[in-house]
Amino acid sequence: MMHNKSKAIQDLYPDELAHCYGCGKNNLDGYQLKTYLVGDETIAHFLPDEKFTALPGSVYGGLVASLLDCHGTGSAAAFVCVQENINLNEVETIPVRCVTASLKVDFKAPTPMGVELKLRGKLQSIEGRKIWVDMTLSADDTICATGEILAIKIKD
Ligand SMILES: CCCCCCCCCC(=O)SCCNC(=O)CCNC(=O)[C@H](O)C(C)(C)COP(=O)(O)OP(=O)(O)OC[C@H]1O[C@@H](n2cnc3c(N)ncnc32)[C@H](O)[C@@H]1OP(=O)(O)O
Repeated sequence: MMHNKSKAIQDLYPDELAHCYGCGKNNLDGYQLKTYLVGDETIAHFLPDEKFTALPGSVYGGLVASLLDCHGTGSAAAFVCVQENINLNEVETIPVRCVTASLKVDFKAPTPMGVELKLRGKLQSIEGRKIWVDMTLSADDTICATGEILAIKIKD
């Protein structure tokens, strides 16, 4: 799905920091999740294939958690860029990379297979190198999981 409001955050990570299985553009075997800044929130989409099955017809929770993980670190990087007045459409790379210190996931409803999942992120707060982001993962109009991440901006 295309968004015209920003480049994907993960496509702006420097090459040497872009091998993450969940979101690295340089990991051809990975999920290559793409997080976009749209207004004051972040959006990503992912369509799981059937190898990620938990019970037949539903998606494995570990995948749900890893999507929230990578959307969370990407969202954190985007919100730091906003705070630092970095326009994501005017740069080739961003000088910001965040890693997960803590991730909380609440599974609210079974995540159905065969539906494009939508992830949304909202900034909760930034305090120095610590960024908290609240997230949802939805299928159609149902919130299947919520997440809260504490991401840490890695040192220069
Ligand atoms: C450098 C290579 C980068 C590669 C990028 C690829 C990332 C791909 C995305 C991921 O999937 S990340 C994978 C899962 N995460 C990890 O493997 C991270 C493992 N943990 C660490 O490497 C370090 O603990 C971490 C970088 C997160 C923090 O270490 P630092 O030495 O940079 O910072 P520090 O320990 O001083 O913590 C900074 C602040 O965060 C707080 N903090 C850290 N971990 C916390 C935690 N778990 N819960 C609550 N607070 C936490 C800590 O108390 C402190 O607060 P204050 O500044 O107020 O004192």
